[in-house]
Amino acid sequence: MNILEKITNDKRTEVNLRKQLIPIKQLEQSILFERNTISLSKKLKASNTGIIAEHKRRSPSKQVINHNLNVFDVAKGYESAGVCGMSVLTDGKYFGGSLDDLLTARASCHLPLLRKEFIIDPYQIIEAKAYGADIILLIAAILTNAEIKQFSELAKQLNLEVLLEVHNVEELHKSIMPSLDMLGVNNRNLKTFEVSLETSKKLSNLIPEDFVKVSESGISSVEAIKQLQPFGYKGFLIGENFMKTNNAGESAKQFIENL
Ligand SMILES: O=P(O)(O)OC[C@@H](O)[C@@H](O)c1c[nH]c2ccccc12
Repeated sequence: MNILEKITNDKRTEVNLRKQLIPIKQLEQSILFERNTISLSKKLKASNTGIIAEHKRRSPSKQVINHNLNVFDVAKGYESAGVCGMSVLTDGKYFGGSLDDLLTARASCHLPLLRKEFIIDPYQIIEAKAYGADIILLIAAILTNAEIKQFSELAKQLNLEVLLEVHNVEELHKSIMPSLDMLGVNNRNLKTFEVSLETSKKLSNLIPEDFVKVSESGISSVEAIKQLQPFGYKGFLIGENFMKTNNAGESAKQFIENL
């Protein structure tokens, strides 16, 4: 079993437990459930930097990144750095995140917030809305075409935007549909953890113009962004490069100043 299969198996177990603890009806009564969401795709289109900064404590590929920062400071720091949006890892077992991190980020800033999660069940999309997200991530590698359609349409009904993540041509072809807002190319292979910016370059011209293009993972320099912009990328998802420092917000600020 590869790591992605392991993560999704565990996720199914986790979601089934969560459903028993907090029924959907209860999530729908969260104060955050009825709120105006903030568009990330619009911000990216209007920006000439396009940074989406991530809160990530650890990962299966890097083990520990940083356990000493708190979400409150990180969210505030990213916001004053001038990022376009923030991504919050909510997976606990493999990334050390939680829905509480998302809630804290929501309370700390007015940035568009992406729930970074392995979504395999509509329940998690209701959760995303109830805990303060504006955007959900859907990962093509773990979903069928029918699931991508069902999940993205549910997200749209809830006024959430959808970032669909692909890593190769097959995933891209099976995923293109009008209910998506942004198409993310993950430079990291989630099965082997190999990272290459070439992945974004190779897939860029296969992504229809109507989607905002986002390049994800392994971005650690301004030069990388300069290389990707001519391929039409408007969004750049950066985690480790900011989170490995002792002040993620400050590090994002300096990065953006050099762009
Ligand atoms: O820390 P990096 O290399 O800058 O990567 C951030 C982000 O792209 C990465 O965390 C990510 C991209 N897609 C994912 C799917 C699940 C978990 C994590 C991810």
